[in-house]
Amino acid sequence: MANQNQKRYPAQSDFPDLSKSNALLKDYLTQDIYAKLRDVRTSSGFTFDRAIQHCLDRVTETIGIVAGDEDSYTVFADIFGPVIERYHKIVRAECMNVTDLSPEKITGEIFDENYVVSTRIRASRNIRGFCLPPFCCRSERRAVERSIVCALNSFPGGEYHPLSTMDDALCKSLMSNHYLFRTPKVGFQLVSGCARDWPDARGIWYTEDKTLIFWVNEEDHMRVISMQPGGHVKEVFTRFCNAMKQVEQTLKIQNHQFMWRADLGYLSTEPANLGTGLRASVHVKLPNLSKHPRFYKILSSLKLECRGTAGYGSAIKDGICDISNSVRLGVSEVYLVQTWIDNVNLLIQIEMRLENIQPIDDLLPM
Ligand SMILES: Nc1ncnc2c1ncn2[C@@H]1O[C@H](COP(=O)(O)OP(=O)(O)OP(=O)(O)O)[C@@H](O)[C@H]1O
Repeated sequence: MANQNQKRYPAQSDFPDLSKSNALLKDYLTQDIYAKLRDVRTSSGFTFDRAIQHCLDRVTETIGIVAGDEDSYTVFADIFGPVIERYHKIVRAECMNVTDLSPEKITGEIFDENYVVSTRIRASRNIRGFCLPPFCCRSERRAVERSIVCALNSFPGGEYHPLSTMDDALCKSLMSNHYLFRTPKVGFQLVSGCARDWPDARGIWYTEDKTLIFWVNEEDHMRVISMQPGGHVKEVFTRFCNAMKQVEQTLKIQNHQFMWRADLGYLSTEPANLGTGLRASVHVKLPNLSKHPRFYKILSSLKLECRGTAGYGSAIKDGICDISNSVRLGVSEVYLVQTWIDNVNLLIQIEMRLENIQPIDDLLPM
């Protein structure tokens, strides 16, 4: 077995082949940086090669690097720093991460339900002291599950369902109704290491009406999800804020705290989920706009992203899009959700104009 003191070939000869990748990593990983990072380890032993392995195995990755533990963001900062700035469109030195879970500050109670089919707000959280899913060992993963389930026992009206004992019919129905994450047969979870030992210590907690959901040990230790049919965004955000505050408090009783840093906010496996960790999405009917040649340019200038309604990587079907904020870092939850509400309303306005074959130029952000 190789040990850390073993003499290795110069780092240039091990430089990874990223020629087929379009990931952001490719723009910043130089031979010099690789030489500097190849042989260092985080406090729990995570290496740079592990952090970028999924990018070599899967050419469709957008970012190309994951964290295996909290320390990864410090030890591999030469790469994480520029990649995070570019993805989140921020300057890290100026970045302040302030949590604001005050739903009463939001204006705009409800989206036009002629267009919005359903509304969902989720955020990722990870518990300090444990490795992240790409690198945690089985006992850590089980300890994370126990702590989260214990915290959730204080929530009324819901129940935890471990994946390992869930019957197939329930599992399929939860997935097809968009409540449960997919079984990793291909894709990011598998190649990043998050799916080791699947389905051990993974599960879902949900209320009977499935408007409040917690995912355990998928891509992050925990995902908090508030969702419901229709467009009542204030209800969805209020439920999200209350759940987030309550779970943090109940974990504190067990002496746990979330991984957090002033410059990066809540830490996550993927740099895309840093900051608030929050993705607010609507399934919204945009049959005209989604076919417009300027659609993706409009989204990008509004810092929005579009997915298909079957989740990340799926295609738009029947003109129904999943529209969400693409940036999560350097702004508060209230600011982020308010900006997203305003921008979704703008997209709906543009869609109405296109329906009536009216010009849209005066509505466009650029
Ligand atoms: N507004 C929404 N209404 C109903 N279902 C939704 C909504 N937004 C997302 N979903 C569903 O949630 C599930 C998970 O979606 P998806 O994997 O794209 O995003 P995520 O959970 O935010 O995580 P990640 O960004 O890490 O992929 C999918 O089944 C998707 O259809």
